[in-house]
This record gives sequence, C-alpha cells and structure tokens, in this order.
Amino acid sequence: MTALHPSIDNGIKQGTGHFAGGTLACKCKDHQVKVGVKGDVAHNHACGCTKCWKPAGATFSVVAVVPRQNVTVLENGDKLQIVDPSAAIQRHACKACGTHMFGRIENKNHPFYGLDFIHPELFQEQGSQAPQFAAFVSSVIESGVKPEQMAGIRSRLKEIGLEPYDCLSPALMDAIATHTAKAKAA
Ligand SMILES: N[C@@H](CCC(=O)N[C@@H](CSCO)C(=O)NCC(=O)O)C(=O)O
Ligand SMILES: [Zn+2]
Ligand SMILES: [Zn+2]
Repeated sequence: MTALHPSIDNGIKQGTGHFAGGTLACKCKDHQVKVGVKGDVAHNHACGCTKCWKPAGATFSVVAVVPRQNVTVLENGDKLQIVDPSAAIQRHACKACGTHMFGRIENKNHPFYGLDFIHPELFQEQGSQAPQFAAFVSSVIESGVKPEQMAGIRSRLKEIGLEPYDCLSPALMDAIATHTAKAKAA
C-alpha cells in the first residue's frame, strides 16, 4: 500500500471544532522558523500536486487556508525564501530544512487572494480542522507514482474518508468559477 502522508496514514483525526490557532514550526533542530496563525484553518485537504511541500516519504501534502492577516512570522524569518516567485502561490520556505511555512497569493485578481496556504501538521498544538478531501490526485503521477498504483491510492483515500478529486473539490471549483464569471461580467 502506498503511504499517503504520515498524518493520515493511520486514519483521520478530527479537529476539535474550536481550534484557536497556534504556532507552525519548521523542521530545523535549532533556530526554527516559527509562524503564528490565529484561528482554525479552512478547506484542509490532501494535495497531490508537485508544488505543495510534503514531508519525506509522503505522496501527498496536507494543506489548508487561513486569512492572510491571521499569519505572522514570529521567529527566524531571515531563514525564509520564496520557492518560486512566478507561482500563483508564493511559498515561503525555510532555506535550511526546506519546509514550506506559508504560501501567499499576491495577485489581487486570483480567486483565493486574501488566503494563505499552510501545512497544519507543523502546528505545535493539536486540534485543527482535519483534511476534508483529496485534491490533484492524478498529479501524483508527475512525482513518480505509477499509473497502475492510482486505483489503490484512490480506494485508500476513500477508505479514510477523503473523496479523491483530480482538481479541487466541487465546492472550491464552483467558488473559482463564480469568481471568474463575476470578473468577466465586470
Ligand atoms: N499538475 C500540477 C498541478 C499544480 C496545481 O495547479 N496546484 C494547485 C493546488 S495547490 C494547493 O491546493 C494550485 O493552485 N497551484 C498554484 C501554485 O502552485 O502556485 C502539478 O502537480 O504541479
Ligand atoms: Zn528550518
Ligand atoms: Zn498543491
């Protein structure tokens, strides 16, 4: 069986529903980058795309969004660098350990402008929202997964309660299309 991600391989742990926020810490042994997040995350999901950060051995990342004004670099921000300044999501990663601490959208016309992408497994605290679905599942092939493994991966995702989608979930795709329709009409 293909390992999906260490935080979901043994089943999904539900959030408390009243997570007040916490601190994300990178994987460095010392001088960790620390990022404060106010409030709970939203739209937490497993992502199979090649751009989202995943821990060693994982096939998927686990990534969620929070309002950008709720995200503050607390410690060792000088260790952060933007992975790909041309990407829609500018992922700020620790130069020393490679962990992505937050991904920010600077394009004001992007459907998700105002939201930062973060990895809830980096919270020092327990209880944030659990993953709700799996996105960009077919994209794991771009990272080296064999097409023959996909049926097993999709059935394992379903087994743990994550509906697999090859783009985002229908609710998020509808939100993007609504944004695009409004932008065209304006
Ligand atoms: N097949 C590509 C897909 C990459 C992709 O479009 N990723 C999405 C989701 S990331 C979190 O859900 C995206 O919005 N990317 C914008 C960006 O990364 O800047 C691949 O696997 O690379
Ligand atoms: Zn680090
Ligand atoms: Zn992704």
